[in-house]
Amino acid sequence: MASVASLPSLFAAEDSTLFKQIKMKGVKALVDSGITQIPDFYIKPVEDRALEERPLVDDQVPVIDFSGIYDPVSRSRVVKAIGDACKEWGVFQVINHGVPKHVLQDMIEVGHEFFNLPLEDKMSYYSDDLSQPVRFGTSYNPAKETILEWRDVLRHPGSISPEAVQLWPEKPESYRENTTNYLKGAKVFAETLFAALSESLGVQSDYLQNILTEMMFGINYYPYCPNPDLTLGLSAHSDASGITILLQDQIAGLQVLREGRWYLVQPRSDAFVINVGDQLEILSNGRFKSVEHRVTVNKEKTRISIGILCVPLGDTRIAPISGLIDESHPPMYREVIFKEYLGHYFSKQHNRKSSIDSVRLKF
Ligand SMILES: O=C(O)CCC(=O)C(=O)O
Ligand SMILES: [Fe+2]
Repeated sequence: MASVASLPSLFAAEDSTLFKQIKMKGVKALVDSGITQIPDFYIKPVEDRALEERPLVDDQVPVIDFSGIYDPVSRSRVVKAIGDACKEWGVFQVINHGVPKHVLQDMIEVGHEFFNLPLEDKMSYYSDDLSQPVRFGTSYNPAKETILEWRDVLRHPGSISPEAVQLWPEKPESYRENTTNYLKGAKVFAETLFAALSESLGVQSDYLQNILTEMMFGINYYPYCPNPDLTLGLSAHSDASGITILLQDQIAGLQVLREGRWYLVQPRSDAFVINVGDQLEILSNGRFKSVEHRVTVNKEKTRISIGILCVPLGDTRIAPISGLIDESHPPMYREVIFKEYLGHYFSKQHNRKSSIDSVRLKF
């Protein structure tokens, strides 16, 4: 097993609370301290590692060209492709989404700059309380984990109102400007996507837009790792959101589960990755499936991804849409208030689809 005996000063040997230290300072600080082996508390059980079943290298996750969405003739074809992908995969990539490439690149760049700030700057946003709206943290839910995830994270609300923006990090200098530009573009795209998803479900086109009114923004930072096969950036989970809009950089790492097999989501600098989250699985009465996914890490390269969780307000009641229930399609999930769902989701470590399983009706 790996040992931490030779860690230099940031995590001094006499510090018997290394685990506690890393749970605050994060995995980048650990890597920057010069480790050559990962500590034991990053080593995943063999059955959870990505080593055993290498994902297919071929890109088989659907890639959907969004440009046809504005053309009345091709719109129905794009809507159908989106609906099919949500049913069969719970994930797809979107190209020609309308957000300029330089806006995406600037977002990734400023994400790197944020995590490269001195630790003190990042620590001013530190919290281990997942419900804190603005938060620098590490792993997924360190207060509940015995084995950590190889990731640091910055989270904050995705609203670009002046009151919200002033809660965001002030450093690096271009953080607020780049993130505002990114979120502005992503919001226009999200509204068009929600309309397409609503149409695909056969409900009025503003149906999902009226439910998924909030955006939670996050930057995931996965430093290079001396023993990538022993750990994971994120363990298998589905997202608690309605929809997640993800931008990944050029480093492969995101894998999705479909019919018992893991597939790589091939990095494409021009694409958004769209995940169906648990709330959309419930609303669609199981017609759309939230996708189980995980992230692997890399020996040489640091990976970054930008996530927007499109979510309801906390008090929103989420239940299968009544138009999707009939004699042959009985409700598959009980009604749940979104903040209670999140309470369950945040009360544990990542555990596959256990939160949605807790609201599934048994027959
Ligand atoms: O980094 C990725 O590609 C995925 C991130 C993710 O799954 C999450 O933030 O929930
Ligand atoms: Fe996720």
